[in-house]
Amino acid sequence: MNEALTVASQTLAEQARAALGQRNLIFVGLMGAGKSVIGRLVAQMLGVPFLDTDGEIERVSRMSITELFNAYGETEFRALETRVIERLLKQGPRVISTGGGAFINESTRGQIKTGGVSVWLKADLDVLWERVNRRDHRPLLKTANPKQSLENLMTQRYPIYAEADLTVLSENVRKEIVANDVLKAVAGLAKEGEKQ
Ligand SMILES: Nc1ncnc2c1ncn2[C@@H]1O[C@H](COP(=O)(O)OP(=O)(O)OP(=O)(O)O)[C@@H](O)[C@H]1O
Ligand SMILES: O=C(O)C1=C[C@@H](O)[C@@H](O)[C@H](O)C1
Ligand SMILES: [Mg+2]
Repeated sequence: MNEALTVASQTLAEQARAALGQRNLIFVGLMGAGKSVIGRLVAQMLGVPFLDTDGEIERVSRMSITELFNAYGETEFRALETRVIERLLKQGPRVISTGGGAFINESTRGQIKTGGVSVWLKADLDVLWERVNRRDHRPLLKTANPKQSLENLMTQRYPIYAEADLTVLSENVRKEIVANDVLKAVAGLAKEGEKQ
């Protein structure tokens, strides 16, 4: 990060931290949107603990997401995801990055809505594809035409992600820029509150 951006984002981080209070900040969005990398960066900037639900699921089950899908199927994975997220949300403030399907599950979405401030990292198909295409560990993309599968998920899921409290574009720019945009959106919550 260059120095000017660092100085500017320090003040911004303080504003965002104050706006968040004791609430959690929960990242939602499609695979490759940057929930894990941007979430970790934002947590560092805010000075609050970071947790990634996929990572936490893998830790408690001692299995990879792929192994879980293969052994128990998506339904069992979702049930585990709901339980893990419910537990992680109990103690704020934290930054929590969720798996791509978490907010789509009605019960998990309800927990997230009451458990803190949700932020949708929104990206277009080409950006997502360029990012997820580098690795092949995502079970829902192990199909004959993974780019088409990703596009289908966008069509199904974008109206639901849009229910998040905040939306931040995750474009092909440096991670620090996206993280800074998240801080701006969170800091803006306090200003919204002042207007009412
Ligand atoms: N702004 C960015 N610039 C460059 N690379 C990025 C950016 N955002 C994310 N990436 C890269 O894209 C890939 C996917 O990001 P990440 O794992 O954070 O996505 P995710 O939303 O957590 O996906 P999943 O739902 O599968 O967990 C990573 O390799 C990450 O480094
Ligand atoms: O979009 C999804 O449904 C998923 C995204 C990943 O983060 C993992 O949680 C899993 O691969 C499912
Ligand atoms: Mg992730």
